[in-house]
Amino acid sequence: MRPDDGIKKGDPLLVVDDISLSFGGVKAITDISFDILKGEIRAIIGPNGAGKTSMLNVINGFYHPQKGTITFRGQKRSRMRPHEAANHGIARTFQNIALFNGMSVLDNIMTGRITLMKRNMLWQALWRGPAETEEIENREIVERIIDFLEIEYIRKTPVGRLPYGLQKRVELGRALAAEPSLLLLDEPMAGMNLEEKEDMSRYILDVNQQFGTTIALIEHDMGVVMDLSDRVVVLDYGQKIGDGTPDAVRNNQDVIDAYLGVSHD
Ligand SMILES: Nc1ncnc2c1ncn2[C@@H]1O[C@H](COP(=O)(O)OP(=O)(O)OP(=O)(O)O)[C@@H](O)[C@H]1O
Repeated sequence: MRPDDGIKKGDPLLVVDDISLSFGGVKAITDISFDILKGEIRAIIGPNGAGKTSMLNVINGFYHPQKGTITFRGQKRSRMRPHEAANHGIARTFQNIALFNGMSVLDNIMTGRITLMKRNMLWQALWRGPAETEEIENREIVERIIDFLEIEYIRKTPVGRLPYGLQKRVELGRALAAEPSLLLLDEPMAGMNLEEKEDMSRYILDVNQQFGTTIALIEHDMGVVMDLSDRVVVLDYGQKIGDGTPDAVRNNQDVIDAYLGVSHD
């Protein structure tokens, strides 16, 4: 289990402060600030190319912003490496599924435990006892996740043989195996049919409510966003144009204009 960070429910878990990110001449993110409170579901929305995935990549250390800071669990940084973000309790899923197709569901979810494993390969080779105990503990946690996601019947199936909706669920399972303090979901419902979307929404809500996991998600389906999220931040052309409850954002004229494609000049 992760050590308690002493942050109370409703206090900021992550603070993004004045972040800017460019790729050559392309400004992906400009002067963006927002926070994510412990225990909430926070959506990041915006039209295509608005900078949403870039923002997630900054939060988990894939991209290093030219300006600004990120404070996570009270520690302020201008940049972080992906393995540091993972070690500090940030897990994520990807827009395009990134699982090991030839490996079983169980083994894929086990890979989510890697950052939490105390005994490394050398230790395992030298001294099997403690490593075996750890393996059993990891296995128990993974089995609980498999139960929670109701995927017992496919636990031995290679992931590549599963339909898309189930692969997305396995990817969620792998992220949960890291026992994250902050779970980042990049378009968790993309490409799903209505029933799969309803299932995934229920799992996301259950993760949040049963495990108390703080969640930030990018999602294009507005119905899903408005139903699931406590607060929404809206990006457009790399800038923040809205931030608030689903109702506040829905009635924000800048947001309405951005989605209708109203010109900025
Ligand atoms: N690695 C990269 N190299 C160059 N430009 C990039 C890179 N990643 C993103 N961009 C550019 O940054 C801008 C923001 O892209 P980003 O993918 O973050 O948007 P998005 O809101 O996630 O879009 P979508 O909803 O289509 O996934 C775009 O103009 C994009 O072309």
